[in-house]
Amino acid sequence: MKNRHLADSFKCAFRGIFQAFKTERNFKLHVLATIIVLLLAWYFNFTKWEYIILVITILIVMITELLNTAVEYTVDLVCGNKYNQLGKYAKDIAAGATLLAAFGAVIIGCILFIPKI
Ligand SMILES: Nc1ncnc2c1ncn2[C@@H]1O[C@H](COP(=O)(O)OP(=O)(O)OP(=O)(O)O)[C@@H](O)[C@H]1O
Repeated sequence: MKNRHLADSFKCAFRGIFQAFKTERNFKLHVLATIIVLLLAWYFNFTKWEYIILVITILIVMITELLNTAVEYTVDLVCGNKYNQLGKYAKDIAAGATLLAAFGAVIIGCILFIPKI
């Protein structure tokens, strides 16, 4: 089941992102928020460094959401519908990571956008 070519690895990775987009409401919201925020950044004439901070922040949120989704799938794969204390910890901790990333993004968004308004 190992990918032999780099192109296959890329295909799997893009399929993973698409799968998360299809199934995860939060991921769809992040994509929508990303489009709105980038349009606003363009409207406010962001500098190169402001764009860099914005893009890194957006990527951190997206990456944590993807990892959270991967943890959820893995826990569901292992536990099925059965309650499992370790499964609960794993899902709650992964959700905590996405929450922290989202909080950080809101704070950075305020720092970047409020002076422009
Ligand atoms: N197998 C399990 N055993 C114990 N607790 C679980 C289990 N599956 C889920 N939970 C608990 O239910 C919560 C919600 O799990 P669920 O898989 O529905 O995530 P979710 O609400 O879909 O997350 P998201 O909104 O990020 O997609 C978890 O954070 C965890 O506390």
